[in-house]
Amino acid sequence: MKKIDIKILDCRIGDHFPLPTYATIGSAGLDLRACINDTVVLAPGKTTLIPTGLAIHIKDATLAAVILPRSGLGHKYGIVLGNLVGLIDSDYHGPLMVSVWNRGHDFVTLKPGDRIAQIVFLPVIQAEFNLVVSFDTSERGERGFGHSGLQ
Ligand SMILES: O=c1ccn([C@H]2C[C@H](O)[C@@H](COP(=O)(O)OP(=O)(O)OP(=O)(O)O)O2)c(=O)[nH]1
Ligand SMILES: [Mg+2]
Repeated sequence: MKKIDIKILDCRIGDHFPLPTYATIGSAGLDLRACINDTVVLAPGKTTLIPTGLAIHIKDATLAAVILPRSGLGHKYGIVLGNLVGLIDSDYHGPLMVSVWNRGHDFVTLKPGDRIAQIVFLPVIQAEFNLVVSFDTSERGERGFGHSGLQ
């Protein structure tokens, strides 16, 4: 298991709210909690930035983290992310924030400590561009955007 430096920015973490942990042996994501003082009521269509009370510093440029919606919240309540996916750079060590978007049709209440999103650590390859005037031939070539049909 890879060690990632984490800082607690809100003293309720580790006390009232547990540090993020994998729910099962096979979990890919760690749930992030809304580290808010009061309930937040999010009107349909609105987006708000919610602190997690945590900061991480990945440090290793071959890794990044992504913040993803929780399936249940997204599917049942329309609670997804204002940025669709949050990307956490390996050299970022500021507060971990979650942009919460109510894309549903009903008001949604977020309570302090609610698990609002999940974070996943992923390998990253940094690419260096090799400037060319023509590409090698390939099976697909320039065909894309549904060229192969539906069935
Ligand atoms: O959901 C998110 C997305 C990003 N970040 C932090 C970590 C990330 O490393 C930094 C910058 O994110 P990004 O590069 O996606 O945003 P930007 O709009 O390009 O900002 P910048 O100009 O600071 O790179 O913001 C979060 O805390 N939560
Ligand atoms: Mg950026």
